[in-house]
Amino acid sequence: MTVGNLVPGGDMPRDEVIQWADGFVLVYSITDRESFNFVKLAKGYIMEKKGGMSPGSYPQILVALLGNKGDMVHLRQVSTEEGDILAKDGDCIWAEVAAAEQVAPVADAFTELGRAVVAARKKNKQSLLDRMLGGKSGSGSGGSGVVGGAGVRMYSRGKSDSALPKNGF
Ligand SMILES: Nc1nc2c(ncn2[C@@H]2O[C@H](COP(=O)(O)OP(=O)(O)OP(=O)(O)O)[C@@H](O)[C@H]2O)c(=O)[nH]1
Repeated sequence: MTVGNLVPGGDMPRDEVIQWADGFVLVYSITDRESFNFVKLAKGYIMEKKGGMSPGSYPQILVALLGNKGDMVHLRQVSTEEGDILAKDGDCIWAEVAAAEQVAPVADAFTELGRAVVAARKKNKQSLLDRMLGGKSGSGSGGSGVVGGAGVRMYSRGKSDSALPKNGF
């Protein structure tokens, strides 16, 4: 898996980066609205660019949104709902984490992103096979089969795995 990384407050990624990356991990701080605004812009930018680069296959890029500093709730500037809504709008993996306190939920998000990339690749390969065989390859599973791990939510076509805990840390 190739993961592109963005620094909040920095420039948007170059086209080459968007082209080679299979997925992006976008991290904002729940205590810093500016970082959330940047991530929002970056997500839109990446998805738009990626859509333009792969006509007919939008959204090809997979994004994990992480709201960091989840331990600093007293300084919260970005609500869980806002993160949740942003994630739903684009089938993103989403979790609030506290990297300084617990690494496991961060690792879970990377794992989920990796799984989603593998599932998307499989699906793309299968749909190519289906097209070549005129839809007779016998797959037709439909879903990606990706299930969110503890504290990580994975959205697929607007549906949420809402059975998962609201905050996983
Ligand atoms: N309380 C808390 N502090 C954190 C957490 N994650 C990172 N930090 C702290 O936030 C500060 C910035 O962390 P960096 O790893 O430098 O992250 P960065 O993206 O370069 O952040 P900036 O320097 O603010 O742009 C450091 O003092 C970290 O210890 C967290 O989950 N909780």
